[in-house]
Formats: sequence, C-alpha cells, structure tokens
Amino acid sequence: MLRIAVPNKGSLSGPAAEMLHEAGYQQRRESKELRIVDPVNEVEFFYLRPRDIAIYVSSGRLDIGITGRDLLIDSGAKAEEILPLGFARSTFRFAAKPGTANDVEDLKGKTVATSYEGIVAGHLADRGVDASVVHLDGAVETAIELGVAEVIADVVETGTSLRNAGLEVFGEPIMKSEAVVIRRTGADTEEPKVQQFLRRLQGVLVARTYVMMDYDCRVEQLEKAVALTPGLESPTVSPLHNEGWVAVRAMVPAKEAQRIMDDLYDIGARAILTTAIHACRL
Ligand SMILES: Nc1ncnc2c1ncn2[C@@H]1O[C@H](COP(=O)(O)OP(=O)(O)OP(=O)(O)O)[C@@H](O)[C@H]1O
Ligand SMILES: O=P(O)(O)OC[C@H]1O[C@H](OP(=O)(O)OP(=O)(O)O)[C@H](O)[C@@H]1O
Ligand SMILES: [Mg+2]
Repeated sequence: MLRIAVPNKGSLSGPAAEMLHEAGYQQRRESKELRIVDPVNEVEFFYLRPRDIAIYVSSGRLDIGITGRDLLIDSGAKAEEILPLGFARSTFRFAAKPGTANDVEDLKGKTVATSYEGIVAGHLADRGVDASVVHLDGAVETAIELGVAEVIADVVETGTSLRNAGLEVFGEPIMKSEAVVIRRTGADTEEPKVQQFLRRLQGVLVARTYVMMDYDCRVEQLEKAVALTPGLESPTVSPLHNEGWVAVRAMVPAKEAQRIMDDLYDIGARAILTTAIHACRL
C-alpha cells in the first residue's frame, strides 16, 4: 500500500485534497481525521502539518508527500521534488519599511524576522552577508512595527499583507514556490505504484489546463485550421456528410481557447465548440 502525506491545515490543505479527490482518491470526511485508508486504490493517506511532511518523507516511513517547495527547502530534509502541482503559488521575498534597504548586501548587521530560517540563513550565507535571523511562527509583517527586526523575509502572494503593514519588497525574489509532490532523495520513482499516482495527478493537471475543441471547416482551410489547433499528437479529422467539409477535434490550452475560436472563425470554421476534459491519461 502506498503511504502518502497530505497537508492537514493552511493554504495547501484544501487544494491538495481537492486534487486528490479529482484524481479518484478517497479523502477524509472531516478535518479531525489524521489518517484514512483508500482500499480500492491501495493508498493510505496521513494528514500532517505541511512543515513536517518533508521530514516524514525523508525518513522513508512515508513514500510520497505533498508540500510547498519553500517548506521542502526550508526543512533541509533529504527529499526531492518530483512533480510541481501548480497551486499555492507564491514568491519568497525580503521586505522592510521604504528606505531601509535596496539589496541583500544592505542586510549586513541587521536582524531579519522569518518563519523560514533555513531558506533565509542559506541565502545570506551564499552571499556572504552577516545578519541575524530571528524565528517567528507567523504574522511576521508585524515584527518591524514592534521592533523585533528591521527586515522580514516572508511568503508574498497578492502583496496585501505587506501593504497593510506599510512594507515594501526589495532585492531579487529569494525563491518561487508552489505545491509539489516529494519523494525521499534517491528513492525509486519508477516504482509502478508511484508512477500510477503521478500519472493520475498529471491527468488532473492536464484536465485543468486543456479543453477539447471541435469545429467544422472546408477542406481548403484544413491546413490553416490545423496550424491553429495542432493538438498534442495531431488533431482527429473526420469527413462530414456534406462534401468538401471536415470535422476537426483537438485539445487546446484553456487560456487560449477564446483567441483560437476567433482565429478559426476568421478563416471560415463554423460550429466551433469547446468542452471540459474531466480526466485524462496522456
Ligand atoms: N497567501 C498565500 N498564498 C499562496 N501560498 C501560500 C500563502 N500562504 C502560505 N502559502 C504557502 O503555503 C505553504 C505554507 O504552509 P502553511 O501551513 O504555513 O500555510 P499557511 O496558509 O501559511 O497556514 P497558517 O494558517 O498555518 O499560517 C507554503 O508553501 C507557502 O508558500
Ligand atoms: O501577499 P498576501 O496575499 O497578503 O499573502 C501572503 C501572506 O499570507 C501568509 O500569511 P498567513 O495568512 O498564512 O498568516 P501567517 O503569516 O500567520 O502564516 C503569508 O505568511 C503572508 O503573510
Ligand atoms: Mg502562514
């Protein structure tokens, strides 16, 4: 049975459970459940604190985990990312009151508050900057107002929390993060059970980012139309009862669907439809 760690709280937990559900796995019914078995799929899910997941996976007691890339790196645990999942996207940045610092070099002798000491200490050490790091569990933005630090390093998504605290980012982003699937460093990712789990999640990612497009066009326009909708391998083209017309079917990126429909219409395609993809295996 495959043993998988899933975030039990915070930004990662809802979207992770939703993705697993879409991939056909049973999920817990209430938030106090700490572990469940999905006997049909032969998988056991452990609901753990996102910060602890890399540690469990690196110990080898759990086969796979879902966590944030920033949490994985911060932990220093011997685990590696094997599939990015596209949710809980954020950047990790330095911020301070305007005029305090422009660059990481300006942190020399200053105090930086953060919940991600591992990332910050590593970043400062790589650049040879000697600064103190103070660990706080959360609401790090307030640390400057209350005089605990001159600078913070924190997760930024919309930037609202920073603006509300009168702070501004400076320097290059320290890292970009998103939810990722992790495995113990050096463990065999080719194992059939692991591969099946990854294919299921990849299927959800593809179903979320592509739509199926169908349309009719005149044979003379087929090459132009196919150039607009090349599909993954190549589009399906079927004859219509009306001679001189064909029906075309191809997957297209959901974000580009409206533009492609306009372009197809302009070259004479008609009855252009898009439909959602619920699941897929590429
Ligand atoms: N506002 C946010 N937008 C996107 N991702 C976020 C946000 N806040 C945290 N994350 C991501 O969530 C993970 C942190 O997990 P954590 O359990 O600390 O979540 P949290 O939402 O901050 O929960 P908590 O309520 O405990 O602070 C990291 O990968 C981080 O990048
Ligand atoms: O750029 P924004 O959209 O404002 O999002 C970023 C904020 O979200 C997270 O805070 P969270 O709500 O998890 O509280 P915490 O600081 O106590 O962890 C993170 O720590 C930032 O403070
Ligand atoms: Mg938080």
